[in-house]
Amino acid sequence: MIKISGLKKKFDNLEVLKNINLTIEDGDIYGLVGRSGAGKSTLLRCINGLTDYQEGSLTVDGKEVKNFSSYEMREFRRGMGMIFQQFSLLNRKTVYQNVATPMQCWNYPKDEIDRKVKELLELVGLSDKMDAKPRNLSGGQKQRVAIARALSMDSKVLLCDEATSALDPKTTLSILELLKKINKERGITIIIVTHQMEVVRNACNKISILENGEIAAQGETKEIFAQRPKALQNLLGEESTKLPNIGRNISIAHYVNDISDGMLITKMSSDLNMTFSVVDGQILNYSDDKFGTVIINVTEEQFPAITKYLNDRNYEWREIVSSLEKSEVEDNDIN
Ligand SMILES: Nc1ncnc2c1ncn2[C@@H]1O[C@H](COP(=O)(O)OP(=O)(O)OP(=O)(O)O)[C@@H](O)[C@H]1O
Repeated sequence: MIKISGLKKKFDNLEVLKNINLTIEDGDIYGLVGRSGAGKSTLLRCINGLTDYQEGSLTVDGKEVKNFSSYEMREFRRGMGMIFQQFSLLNRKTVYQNVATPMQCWNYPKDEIDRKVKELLELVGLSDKMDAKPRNLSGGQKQRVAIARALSMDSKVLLCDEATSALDPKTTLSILELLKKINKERGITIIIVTHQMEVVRNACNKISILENGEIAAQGETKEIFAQRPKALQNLLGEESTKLPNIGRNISIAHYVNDISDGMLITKMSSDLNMTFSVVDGQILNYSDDKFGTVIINVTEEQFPAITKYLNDRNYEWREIVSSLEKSEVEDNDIN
């Protein structure tokens, strides 16, 4: 388990991480998301001991990382694999040699190296590319080699820094499938730093959204997408101006496996004997589920009965205020 409390990190006078609190359980696929410069990579580098922090605590399995001796730090880093956007492969070496290199550095016996390289290349689906050089591989294949190499030290944690940012959407999905398989079959905890929201939805069970070095939202991925806090809207670039600015707009989230948008709306309309308009709806895929959000526009009079109906049935809902109304409210406040 990785537990971070009250962590602060400065570069000279620039505070880039401010009071970070988060817990990553063993077996999580944890997403650290945010815009460029939010502090994601710096937080990742604190987690693997590559950079220090001035205040707060960061423990891995109960041990404070900044108190490690140099020997402990070496052993600790050995247990953390890392992959990057630019793959960082050795171009003059073959795929086999790239995966073997960390084990050679740690003086593993030759037969063990051979067994592990072959096993890992099988895991990432590249047994037939053993003798190829990186320049002859696609981006997705290069990242597969990097993953095999990162796991060669029997890592318990795999850190991924924008690992799919240079890949096309289809290849990104195949890499995410591989990461999910590794997580499930080998019980490896995975931490994914990304600005790609589809990566988070597809792979991560939990996320923290960083804004200017602070955690602006945090929790189970599905809950965050259901509740759509401001930090998520900022990342998605959601516009609420398209919504009607008469009546009230309610966003309802639900599992598509339980009930479809149409069923939910028809049933609510007939149970309450009310009609209202559907102004938006979308279905998003999560790792194992389909999750829908539908936005309805209701009158002021309908609002209490509808929200009671949703509360009684434990539906996740929230009111969306259009930005036009918001600016009017702000103007009124000033006047
Ligand atoms: N070595 C450094 N020295 C000084 N400032 C740094 C250093 N590394 C990062 N920063 C600053 O810290 C802030 C956070 O950077 P960081 O790379 O962690 O953000 P990020 O969210 O990972 O962004 P990106 O997605 O663009 O990599 C930025 O303002 C950056 O300029």
